[in-house]
Amino acid sequence: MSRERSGESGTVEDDEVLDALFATIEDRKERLPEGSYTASLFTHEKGENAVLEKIGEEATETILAAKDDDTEELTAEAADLVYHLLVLFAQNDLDVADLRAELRDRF
Ligand SMILES: N=c1c2ncn([C@@H]3O[C@H](COP(=O)(O)OP(=O)(O)OP(=O)(O)O)[C@@H](O)[C@H]3O)c2ncn1[C@@H]1O[C@H](COP(=O)(O)O)[C@@H](O)[C@H]1O
Repeated sequence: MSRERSGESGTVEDDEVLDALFATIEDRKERLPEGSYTASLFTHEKGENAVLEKIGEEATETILAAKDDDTEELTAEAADLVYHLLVLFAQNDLDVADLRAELRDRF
């Protein structure tokens, strides 16, 4: 069942949120607006290493939350991890559709 929620970027169904988030990431990549955290990952002096480091951090924080049996924190850290993975996809000219296709092929 899909639920509709309002976030900072508008209202979106739960099952559409990955695509909406990825479209936002692509928009930040193209426009590089000032004040955008996503844009800062595309222009970082460390290059791709900036997002790779964040993925490492968020993966560690996800593991620690699981070890603590803290399901709320686990959900939040997993969301941070997925967001940074999607930024990495955009940096490598991949699309969220590529991830869907890979998962579907294994199903
Ligand atoms: N989903 C996310 C998202 N998840 C995590 N983050 C950012 O990722 C960072 C995570 O870092 P940490 O948890 O280490 O927190 P921190 O202490 O701020 O870390 P540092 O950045 O200081 O190292 C934070 O700055 C979060 O704000 C995100 N930033 C943006 N998005 C989405 O991207 C959209 C566009 O955001 P902007 O690019 O900022 O316009 C937003 O509307 C959201 O939908």
